[in-house]
Amino acid sequence: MQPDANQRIARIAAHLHPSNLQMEGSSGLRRADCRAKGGAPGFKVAILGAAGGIGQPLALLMKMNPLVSVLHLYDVVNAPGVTADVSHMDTGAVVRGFLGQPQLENALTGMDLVVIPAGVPRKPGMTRDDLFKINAGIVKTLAEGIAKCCPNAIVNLISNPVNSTVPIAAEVFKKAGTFDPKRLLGVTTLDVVRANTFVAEVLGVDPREVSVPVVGGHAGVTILPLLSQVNPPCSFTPEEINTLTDRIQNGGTEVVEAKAGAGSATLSMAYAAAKFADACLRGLRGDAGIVECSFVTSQVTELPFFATKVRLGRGGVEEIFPLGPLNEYERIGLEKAKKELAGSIQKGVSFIRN
Ligand SMILES: NC(=O)C1=CN([C@@H]2O[C@H](COP(=O)(O)OP(=O)(O)OC[C@H]3O[C@@H](n4cnc5c(N)ncnc54)[C@H](O)[C@@H]3O)[C@@H](O)[C@H]2O)C=CC1
Ligand SMILES: O=C([O-])CC(=O)C(=O)O
Repeated sequence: MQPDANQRIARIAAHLHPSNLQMEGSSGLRRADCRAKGGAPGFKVAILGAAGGIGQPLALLMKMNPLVSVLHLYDVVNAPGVTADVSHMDTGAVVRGFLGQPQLENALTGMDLVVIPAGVPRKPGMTRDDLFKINAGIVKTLAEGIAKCCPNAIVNLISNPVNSTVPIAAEVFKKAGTFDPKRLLGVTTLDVVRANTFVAEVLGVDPREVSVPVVGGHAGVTILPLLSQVNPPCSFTPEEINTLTDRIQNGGTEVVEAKAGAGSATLSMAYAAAKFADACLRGLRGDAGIVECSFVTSQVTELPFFATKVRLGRGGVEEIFPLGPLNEYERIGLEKAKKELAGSIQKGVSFIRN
């Protein structure tokens, strides 16, 4: 049934509020729910840190994703502006903004997928671990909110240092009694995206035709590209292997230095995060054969967390693939990666336990 003229005018007037923020009990919330009901079926997705360098383009890309019916944009600053802006896109998802800690619970309630790019980025000269001091606390707070308000949501964790923030979130969920290892995924897609790009450059082919598994973690030597397992199969000279491995491991630093103090990768990261979130949503929908690399709870090595290829499905991580055959160069790289990863994981665990 068509809404009558008064209802239509009220709807348009409500939209004139610049923030389009959804306060509890406001007509805005009822309006958005009403549209959500009338709109296409899909998943409810929240972005925490949505006003940031990654968050904004990620919000844009998720608003374009036809699998998303409701998009919640949460940040401690500027959420109203980003929400008003993105909400004008003529795509299906209903967009709601949430500003500051008092609105975190509303932002999270009912979500199927929560993507977290909240936290400070690197400046030249810093390691990802230098971000631990600030980002560990941010991730802890957000994970506590998820445990309380949407314990069954899939979580895509982007905030650095991923090698420690994923263990932090896991410990928070364990403490709350909600931990499901299949639903907590550290986002390492940017390493794969870079590896595909750099390998394609060397091979002189379209990067969309290349698939490079990248395992381990998401910092320096813990980023381990398996160049012996590139698809389609190909071979490299020892010099190419050294150069490619080094560039993939230091891709983040390459961007941090080029931005010269203005932050780290945001656009390529938003692309990678949107790609990974889409894979998670397709898995949730029940699509078959969705395989991505991700830093997850794992028994592939003796470490409690490790990035490998995983198969995504209705429950999140449905299957974790083994490393496959490694050459001597990769075996040495694996030992270095594990050594550093062990410390970073322990640091995250201790942050919550001690
Ligand atoms: N996993 C990966 O491959 C990558 C991870 N990153 C990491 O992503 C994070 C974000 O990077 P950018 O977007 O460039 O930083 P940014 O500083 O541009 O944005 C971060 C956003 O988080 C928000 N924020 C801070 N505290 C918050 C809280 N308690 N709750 C909600 N939001 C909060 C800020 O207000 C800001 O809008 C950094 O830690 C960075 O190192 C960056 C690139 C790649
Ligand atoms: O390098 C950084 O700090 C941001 C990041 O994780 C990446 O670009 O891979």
